[in-house]
Amino acid sequence: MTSNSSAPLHEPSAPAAIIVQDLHVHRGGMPVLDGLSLAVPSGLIVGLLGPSGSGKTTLMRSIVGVQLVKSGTIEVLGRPAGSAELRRRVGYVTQQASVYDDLTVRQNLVYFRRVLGAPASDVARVIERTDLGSVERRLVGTLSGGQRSRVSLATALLGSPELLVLDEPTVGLDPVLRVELWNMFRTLAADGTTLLVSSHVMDEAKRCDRLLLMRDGALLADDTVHGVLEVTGTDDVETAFLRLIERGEPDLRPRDADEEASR
Ligand SMILES: Nc1ncnc2c1ncn2[C@@H]1O[C@H](COP(=O)(O)OP(=O)(O)OP(=O)(O)O)[C@@H](O)[C@H]1O
Repeated sequence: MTSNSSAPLHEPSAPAAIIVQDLHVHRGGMPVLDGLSLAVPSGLIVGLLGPSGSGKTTLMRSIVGVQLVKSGTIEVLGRPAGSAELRRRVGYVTQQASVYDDLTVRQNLVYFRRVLGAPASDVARVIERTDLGSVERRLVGTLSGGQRSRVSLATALLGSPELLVLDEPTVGLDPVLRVELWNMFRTLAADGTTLLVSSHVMDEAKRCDRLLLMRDGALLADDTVHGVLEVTGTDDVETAFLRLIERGEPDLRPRDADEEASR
């Protein structure tokens, strides 16, 4: 496993919504993240990409404060990860839809709104935003996979979180639904929400503002899509990822703001 605790990070212009420093996490007695450092700039869609088992979920769990960490620091929206006050400021969607099958869409949202203490008007707002109006009175257990994913996303939007952490939100969705979901992410980012979105589908990378490419619990790249393609001399992220693996060294050269702006 490569440790990149001392690797310098690029200097994106936006302030950081998430700052991870020298993070060590063990799971099942084995190191999963071994000295990981990164920053997620505010108001952008940042893609967390990497093969299965590379540590994406573990990193996301650490960021939302539900993962026991061995050492290191994680600051989220200026507070330590897991702080009580972040509960409404951070939305988290896990890989398995965490909604109740035996309740309707609306009943789920009413329940989670109460738990969160979000305004009553939020239920209608998130139903509209996730385009669930036509199925709001259906039991979640009777919905399609894509509709269920949107219900999970709707629960995460309650309370208007500033940061959304979405673990493989498009897995199992058909291409049309995927595009719809990515369009929704773009709208949220345009409204100022920061989105950290994991995927192992490399073609989704192009929809992100920045990419974190992970392998074996370490970062291979932390860059814009254009930057990743440029440093690897390729025109698709999958090949870029393979080239970075071949090189064996993370590409985390610091770039100054002018260089970043000219790319
Ligand atoms: N509950 C657990 N107990 C022990 N080891 C675990 C546990 N969950 C994950 N791991 C291990 O931690 C490592 C990272 O897993 P993680 O789920 O973070 O990867 P991932 O990149 O999110 O994978 P995927 O894309 O398949 O979801 C893997 O080696 C995995 O086997």
